[in-house]
Amino acid sequence: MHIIFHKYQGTGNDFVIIDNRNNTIQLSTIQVKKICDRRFGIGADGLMLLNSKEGFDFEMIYFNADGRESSMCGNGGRCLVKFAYNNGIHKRKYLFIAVDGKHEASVEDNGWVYLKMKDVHGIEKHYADSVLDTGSPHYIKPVTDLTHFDVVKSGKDIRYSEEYKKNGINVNFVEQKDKSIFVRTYERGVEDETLSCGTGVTAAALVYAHNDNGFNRVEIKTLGGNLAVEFDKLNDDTFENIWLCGPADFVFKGEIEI
Ligand SMILES: N[C@@H](CCC[C@H](N)C(=O)O)C(=O)O
Repeated sequence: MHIIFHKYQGTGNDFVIIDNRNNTIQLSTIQVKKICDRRFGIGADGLMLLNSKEGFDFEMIYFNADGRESSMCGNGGRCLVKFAYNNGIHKRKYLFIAVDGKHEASVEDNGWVYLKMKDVHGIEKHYADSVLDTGSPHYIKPVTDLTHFDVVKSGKDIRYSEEYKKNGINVNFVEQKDKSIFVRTYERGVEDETLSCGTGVTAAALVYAHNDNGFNRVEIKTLGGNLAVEFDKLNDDTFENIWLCGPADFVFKGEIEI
């Protein structure tokens, strides 16, 4: 079967997108894994189908590079909105449905995509570390000298620890720099470090939310570029109106035989 695909990236987190508005394409785990393979396929951290859905602009179906359908992908959601904007669903504001529920989104004049994330009720503390769900599960660990930190080794140690090895977890290492944070992420389902993770930087921003003076925006640096997270902090572990903001860009399109 020949499939037309588009490749997008959001701060270096890269995705294959397939327009499935007629809801006819179904992919197996093996097919998705091969498409995402950087030697035998197109190469990507994940793959998304854009499906039609009554009452919404579209439905987002997300697969990790290991071929398995997974939980929410923040950068993927932003890329899918930009794909919709560029490919016939041209709007300023969107409402779409994903595995974790409804999402609002908008495309700004500077090309950035703002994506509303699900509310967060609860941050679990593990000494200095934190665990929370922003659509996907995230472990947040503060470190120093993140530039030279072994993200893959330490990320694997946590992701494959007794507590998390069955369901997996994404592991984010965070260094605070004044009012901004630098985040590097080991991603479940890619089983490697990615250049950026949207639900991961959202989780890190909420943990670092120092909004005692009404401050409600955290600037984030990743290896793939800059993002921002805006939110309303109701108390130490309850956040609403969470928006993940950043660039999302078309890279190339083509055809693949699967
Ligand atoms: N890159 C994503 C997260 C994708 C899902 C994750 N790998 C998981 O399985 O939990 C993002 O930008 O949020």
